[in-house]
Amino acid sequence: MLARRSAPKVTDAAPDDDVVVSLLEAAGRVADHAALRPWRVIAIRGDARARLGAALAAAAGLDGEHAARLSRKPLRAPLLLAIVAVTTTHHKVAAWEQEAVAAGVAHQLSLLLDEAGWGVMWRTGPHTRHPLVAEMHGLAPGERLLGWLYVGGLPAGTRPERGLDSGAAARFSSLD
Ligand SMILES: Cc1cc2nc3c(=O)[nH]c(=O)nc-3n(C[C@H](O)[C@H](O)[C@H](O)COP(=O)(O)O)c2cc1C
Repeated sequence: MLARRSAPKVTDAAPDDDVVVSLLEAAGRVADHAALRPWRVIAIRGDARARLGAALAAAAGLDGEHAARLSRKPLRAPLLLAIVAVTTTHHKVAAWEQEAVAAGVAHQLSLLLDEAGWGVMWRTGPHTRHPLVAEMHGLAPGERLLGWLYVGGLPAGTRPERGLDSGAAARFSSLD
């Protein structure tokens, strides 16, 4: 965990769906109030990345070169894993608790992919929750995107040690 780094640039290599599902099986073991399993993951590869790019550009209301630039963003990695919080109304478990579970799964998955040697970077953007973007993913009511893990191969020689520490001591206090 101390060595984890995000990888802004990745190669065209990518884990297949079986690998992703096996890592997700472990990532999905997060603490989960009432065991709602309030998450799902959608793999976006190939032309689906271009459809996501078009949805982002339409959501932004852009056209011309600006639209083209935004719509190329999902092409930065061969595999995007869309993280979906699947929230339901529950008498004990508020929606924010359910989103916390989905975010936990995404963080664990990102760590596992990193440990397995893949390059990963969690990305969002101002249009992540736009209806056109939801429609492109086929989301149902109550399903909300938490962004995408951009996944690919690590370019040779890019395994730097983590630069900044997380400042844990300054973020820790105790009450007696
Ligand atoms: C929910 C979430 C959304 C993020 N969205 C973006 C993003 O859209 N663009 C970006 O450059 N970094 C984004 N980041 C941050 C990167 O994933 C990464 O953590 C950051 O660049 C720091 O690098 P490090 O993880 O190696 O410390 C996001 C992180 C999280 C948890």
